[in-house]
Amino acid sequence: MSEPSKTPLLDRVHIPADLRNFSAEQLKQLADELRTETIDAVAKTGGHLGAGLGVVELTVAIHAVFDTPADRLIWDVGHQAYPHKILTGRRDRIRTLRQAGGLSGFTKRAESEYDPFGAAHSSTSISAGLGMAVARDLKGDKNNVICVIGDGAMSAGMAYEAMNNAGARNERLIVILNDNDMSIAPPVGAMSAYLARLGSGATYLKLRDVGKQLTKHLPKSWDRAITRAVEHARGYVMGGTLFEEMGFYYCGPIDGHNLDHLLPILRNVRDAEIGPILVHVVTQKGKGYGPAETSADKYHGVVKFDVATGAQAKSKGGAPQYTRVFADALIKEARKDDKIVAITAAMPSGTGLDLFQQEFPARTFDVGIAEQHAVTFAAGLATEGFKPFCAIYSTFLQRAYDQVVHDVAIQKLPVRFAIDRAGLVGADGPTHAGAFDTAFLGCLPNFVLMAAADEAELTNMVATCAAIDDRPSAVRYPRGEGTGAIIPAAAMPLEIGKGRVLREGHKVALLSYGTRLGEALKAADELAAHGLSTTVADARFAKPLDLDLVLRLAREHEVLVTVEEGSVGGFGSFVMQALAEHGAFDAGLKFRAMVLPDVFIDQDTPAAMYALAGLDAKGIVTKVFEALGKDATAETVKLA
Ligand SMILES: Cc1ncc(C[n+]2csc(CCOP(=O)(O)OP(=O)(O)O)c2C)c(N)n1
Ligand SMILES: CC(=O)[C@@H](O)[C@H](O)COP(=O)(O)O
Ligand SMILES: [Mg+2]
Repeated sequence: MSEPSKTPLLDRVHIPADLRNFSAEQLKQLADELRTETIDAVAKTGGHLGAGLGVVELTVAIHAVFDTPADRLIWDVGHQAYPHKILTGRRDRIRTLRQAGGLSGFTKRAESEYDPFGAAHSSTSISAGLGMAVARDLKGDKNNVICVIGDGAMSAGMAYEAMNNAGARNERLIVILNDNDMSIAPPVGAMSAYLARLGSGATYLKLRDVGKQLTKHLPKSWDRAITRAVEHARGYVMGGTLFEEMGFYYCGPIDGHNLDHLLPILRNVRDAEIGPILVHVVTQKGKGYGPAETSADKYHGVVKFDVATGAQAKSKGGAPQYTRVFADALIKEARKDDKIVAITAAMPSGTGLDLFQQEFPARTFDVGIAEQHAVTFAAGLATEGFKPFCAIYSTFLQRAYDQVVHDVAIQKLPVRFAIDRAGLVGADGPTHAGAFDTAFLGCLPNFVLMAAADEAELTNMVATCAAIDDRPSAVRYPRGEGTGAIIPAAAMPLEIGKGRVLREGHKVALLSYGTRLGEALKAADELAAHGLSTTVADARFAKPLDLDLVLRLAREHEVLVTVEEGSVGGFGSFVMQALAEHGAFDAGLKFRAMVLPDVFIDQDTPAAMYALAGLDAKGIVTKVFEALGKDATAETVKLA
């Protein structure tokens, strides 16, 4: 006799249409079951838990009230969309989350018709939603468009650009602000304080209450009119909400866990012929799971864990994380130089600046999810003689490219960029890959670009950035653990534009940039076993290039191969450009630049992704054989 299901109602829901005839009481039970399922699934896969737990009731209410997928539902960032995925035909695959061949950890168009827009980088939902709403109007369609955006994501400028445009158009668009009072980091900036004031304003609440009492017994049409009048009255009393000033009808704040509130209000909003409307819901990140509710980060991002205790799987405790090595190195530099300051865009723990902040609270700045502002804010600091370290993941730095060019590079300001998550990141997949920073920074005049091959190199490169005070500089390093290299007690700035040779040979030269060096050394061993004497060098700098080293390697070897954790247009391209300009190809040099393939690689472990990209030792050996015209087959390339 099999155990009775823990989720009898959820078992009946394969797509949202299956829940639309549920009563309010059944929807409440469904929400509880959905929360249980979400916790159980993420305990097995790891991933983003807190955000999804905070929107369980909201997810149920939205799919109950709106006719998804005809009504377009866009989740900002998308890390909170696991409950949404479970309700929209993907419960059977939810335990493949963020694994090779499995579900994405974010919304993804290719994955489901219920994901009308892919996400992962924050604050895009209102822009995309406005686009869909305008398209609907142009087509003469009638569907709703709903954007769910968090308070953190609401701190990015792009959200305001979109609201400004939507408000000016009086577009029929629904924005649900999911205000859980913090993102990964405690709330930053005036917005969070403003939202709190709105939520607790006694005048506001009294007005709302008056409004509610008044409208309780009126026909629905009056309800809307009265609601509007109350909003206006409140607006005058409170000087109008920011959202109303931007042309939105504001509704809230309401309890985002109370289906008795959510359902009628969302129905009203659905049926309103007006827009744009912003519904402000207040939720609790990690809601309904004790270990998440009591944890400082609300279990924002977790590894596999034990449901009963919340205890997360311990890492096997190898070499230190690169992020930690960076933080320790920067702290040591800052102890010597009080002009060093550090900036993060809402990722203090991800970048390690939470550690820096513990020692230097007045010299640490978390600007919210605002990378563009972070870069130009750092530029401003640099104009006044400070030494700003802007710690931004490679992928998120993409958002601030014009600020890097226009405000930093052209003005040759000594902003230092600590580019974490460089290269492939694993479970977060293509949206978070740090594939392009070498390409998009290396083409900028005045920049110094470095890539750390290990944690010792990273330590010295942080010191090098600290010492470069006449132009911008950047050091890139990957997500995850180092190699176990001995970290120097006293960091030494490197000679700018100089690489290093780790092994001398005379037939093949492997020139690595970044942490592919380990694979290059393994490849050299394999090549030597085939009688191919191989030099291995670490470029250290993509800009300025070590021209002497590059030209020597080209002159003294039959084959020169570069390898990097980045796209075409980066280090290998810079080397190719230099070789071409110096006629190094004229004598028949066999040159290959090994880069990431011209595709977005779906999630897997980083090692598996690099193997797929051909950027492991086996791929390097194969590339050398191909350059030599030898047939590199499985038996000739013995590497695992
Ligand atoms: C452009 C960008 N910068 C940084 C991040 C990293 N990030 C992911 S979720 C998150 C916090 C989002 O906060 P909020 O919108 O309030 O969502 P919550 O996690 O609270 O549900 C951040 C900073 C990102 N996804 N995109
Ligand atoms: C959702 C989001 O963008 C962040 O939470 C990101 O997933 C963090 O990445 P790391 O796990 O590499 O810090
Ligand atoms: Mg939040």
